[in-house]
Amino acid sequence: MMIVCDGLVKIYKTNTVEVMALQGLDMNVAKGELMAVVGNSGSGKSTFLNMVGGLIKPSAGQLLVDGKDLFRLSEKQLVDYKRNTVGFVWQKNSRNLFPYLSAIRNVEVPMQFCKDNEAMRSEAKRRERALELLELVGMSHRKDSLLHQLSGGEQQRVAIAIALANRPKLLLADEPTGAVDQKTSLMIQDMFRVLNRELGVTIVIVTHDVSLSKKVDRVVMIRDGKISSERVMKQGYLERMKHLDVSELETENMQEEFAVLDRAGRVQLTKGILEQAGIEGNRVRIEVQEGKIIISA
Ligand SMILES: Nc1ncnc2c1ncn2[C@@H]1O[C@H](COP(=O)(O)OP(=O)(O)OP(=O)(O)O)[C@@H](O)[C@H]1O
Repeated sequence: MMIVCDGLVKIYKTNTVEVMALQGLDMNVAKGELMAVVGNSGSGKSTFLNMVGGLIKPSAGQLLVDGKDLFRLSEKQLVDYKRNTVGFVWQKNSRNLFPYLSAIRNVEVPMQFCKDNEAMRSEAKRRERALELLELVGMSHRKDSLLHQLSGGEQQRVAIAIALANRPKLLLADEPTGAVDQKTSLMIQDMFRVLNRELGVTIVIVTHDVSLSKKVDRVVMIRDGKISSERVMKQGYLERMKHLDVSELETENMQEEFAVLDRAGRVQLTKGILEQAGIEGNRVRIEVQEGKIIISA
């Protein structure tokens, strides 16, 4: 497993209020997975992503990333983790970009901090790798443009190359298509799939973009700081997507929806499902019949 979350709780305290952003989140992400996390505003998605990125600490629970217990690392190990194990892409990428350096220089800069990577000590090697990455995100033709001369969508593609500079095992993206137009969004969506396939990097994307969430292997829905349901790409499509461009596929009905059973045996029944079943009030009858659990009013 790349990520194992066990009962993650996050409470933010301010002078006046306490907010419980994560309420015992359990979640696993397999190595090499391409997945998305969706949910209403305020459901805890960014909190989860920032925690996996080592940027904030949980109030309780355990988080293993690539076998490391993240919050038992020393400060030095944590800095090392942030530099070498994870790459981050934000909606507004000004956090990782230098506006007055060229695109290629922007990609080379983080490589200078890459741990024990002999190859990256040489300037020529760094340049070669930076160019490869810019090619991968379709930006090599603008390698010498200063960052501030590029459009928002182009900057976002360079930001993805930067996030990959240190060959992270895990790429985290928070609303990567939130600030770009639809055409660029589609391009970025396909790019994630290519990066996942070609580099084998595990990718976790927090998004509101419905079209993006349809193109990943699995979508996890967070509600009130916990996972409520998941949609998983149907096996047949997974196979086909290995060989085809996603844009050639009909994206409706590619995924199946599942409710998620937590460790205590709880599932969440959404309002819509309860209404469809004509269930009102808070008492339901539960029976097991021929291997099925039947919940009725
Ligand atoms: N630094 C903070 N201090 C206090 N409360 C916070 C802080 N960061 C987040 N919160 C609260 O925690 C809850 C979860 O926030 P979070 O940003 O994780 O949600 P989100 O699902 O990413 O939302 P959005 O989709 O709007 O970005 C919200 O109620 C938010 O107000």
